[in-house]
Amino acid sequence: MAHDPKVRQAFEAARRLGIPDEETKLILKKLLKLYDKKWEFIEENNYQTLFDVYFDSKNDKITSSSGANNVGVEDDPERPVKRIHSGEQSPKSQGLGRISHLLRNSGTSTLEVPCCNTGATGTNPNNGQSARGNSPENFKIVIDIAKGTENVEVFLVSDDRNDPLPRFNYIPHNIVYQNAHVQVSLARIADEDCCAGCSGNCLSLTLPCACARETGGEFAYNSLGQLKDSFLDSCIEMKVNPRVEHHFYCTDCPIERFKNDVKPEKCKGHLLRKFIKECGRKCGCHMLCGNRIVQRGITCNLQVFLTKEKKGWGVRSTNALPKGTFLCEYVGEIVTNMELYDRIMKRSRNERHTYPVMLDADWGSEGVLKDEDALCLDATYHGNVARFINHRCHDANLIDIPVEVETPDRHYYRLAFFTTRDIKAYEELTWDYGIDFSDSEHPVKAFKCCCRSPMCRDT
Ligand SMILES: C[S@@+](CC[C@H](N)C(=O)[O-])C[C@H]1O[C@@H](n2cnc3c(N)ncnc32)[C@H](O)[C@@H]1O
Repeated sequence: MAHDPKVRQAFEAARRLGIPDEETKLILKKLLKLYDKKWEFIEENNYQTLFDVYFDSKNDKITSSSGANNVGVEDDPERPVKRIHSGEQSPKSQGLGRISHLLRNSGTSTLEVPCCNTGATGTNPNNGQSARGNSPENFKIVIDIAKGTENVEVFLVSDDRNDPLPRFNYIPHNIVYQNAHVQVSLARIADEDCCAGCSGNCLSLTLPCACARETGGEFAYNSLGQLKDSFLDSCIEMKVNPRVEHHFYCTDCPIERFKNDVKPEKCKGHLLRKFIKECGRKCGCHMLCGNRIVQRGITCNLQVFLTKEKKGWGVRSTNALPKGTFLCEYVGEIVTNMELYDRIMKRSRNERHTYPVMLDADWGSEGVLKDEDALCLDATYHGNVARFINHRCHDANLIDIPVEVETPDRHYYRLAFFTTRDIKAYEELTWDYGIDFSDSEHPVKAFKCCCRSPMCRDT
């Protein structure tokens, strides 16, 4: 692990964009030489120069057949392209200064590189550090469950127990099942709700851009791509200790309608959520703008492993993660509540399901919500790594936060997981599903909770 915090932070920022450590190392060496070890030039604009060099060299590699002067970047035009927005766009330098030519053939200096686990077998290196719930163990890397669809591999690791992985289809982005009403169109994104006049990195502006207005007038992210403490802490507070004013009540609640269409009961209330609004395709900023984190996808090295408690498979990161780090989205089929209800009725009692997520963070502003607008994400048959994240009551180390990316109608949004505190490598990642274990009428039957939290609600 790199001891110099500047080096470590540069690696972490680059990893969040899917830039491999070995390439960051090469570029950093050359930039440090070029800038006479003046880190301020490298750190400026959230490491923009480092990223420019990387992506310029990628572009050069794609467009030029010679490649003789390349800064050591391997042939892999896929990654930066895949990183972007459902895979449709490739990053382009937008007047941010191409300096990669200055770096070619400049010398090297020594740097320590953070370790990362890429081998086919491994041992938990957290030896003696006691990541809660996980003693050191030997494990074998079996497969990339993401099948190459993510920026990084998501490894399934096995130990000597032979539990089969549930059958499901890995998808990196949400997909409409059938009746869900999700309309992503440019015409629905008002000009005043995007920052067409921006360029480069919106985070370096003195005043927040139009997109930040929706996130309470400031950016949710800091220059390292992590959630700002103030934003994160208020999200945690609203989820963990919700007050009366943190709830809203629909006039005609879709959930109650599903339970009893003829005589629905009064809405039991939904938790108010803070949204993050990220810049989108109508904005003028660069794809590497600091207000585009979730849309760039997973950058942490995640593993799916068999838990020691009776929780089945779980998720962990092979690297330590600072508080506020984006981990992954909850991805699944976008289904209407009606469709979900039908599925639940048809499921066999013994079928282990993932916990469906209700996209109800903005139902209060809609008046009467139409059935096709009351949506859930179901990751049981089609989903991403998040379908393996287990539940923990109250003090989970992840929080789910709604994110608007080109979806101003907030009955559909993306749901992103961020770390609620610093996390050690190989510690199990958990989130609070928000289950009321005493609600025997809930259509999704709760499991016997084995979270071992001192504040476990299933007592
Ligand atoms: C979203 S899935 C998580 C992945 C699951 N462990 C697996 O092996 O596929 C949710 C299911 O995991 C199990 N689970 C999650 N958290 C649990 C907990 N705290 N205690 C017991 N079982 C849990 C339950 O079976 C639950 O229905």
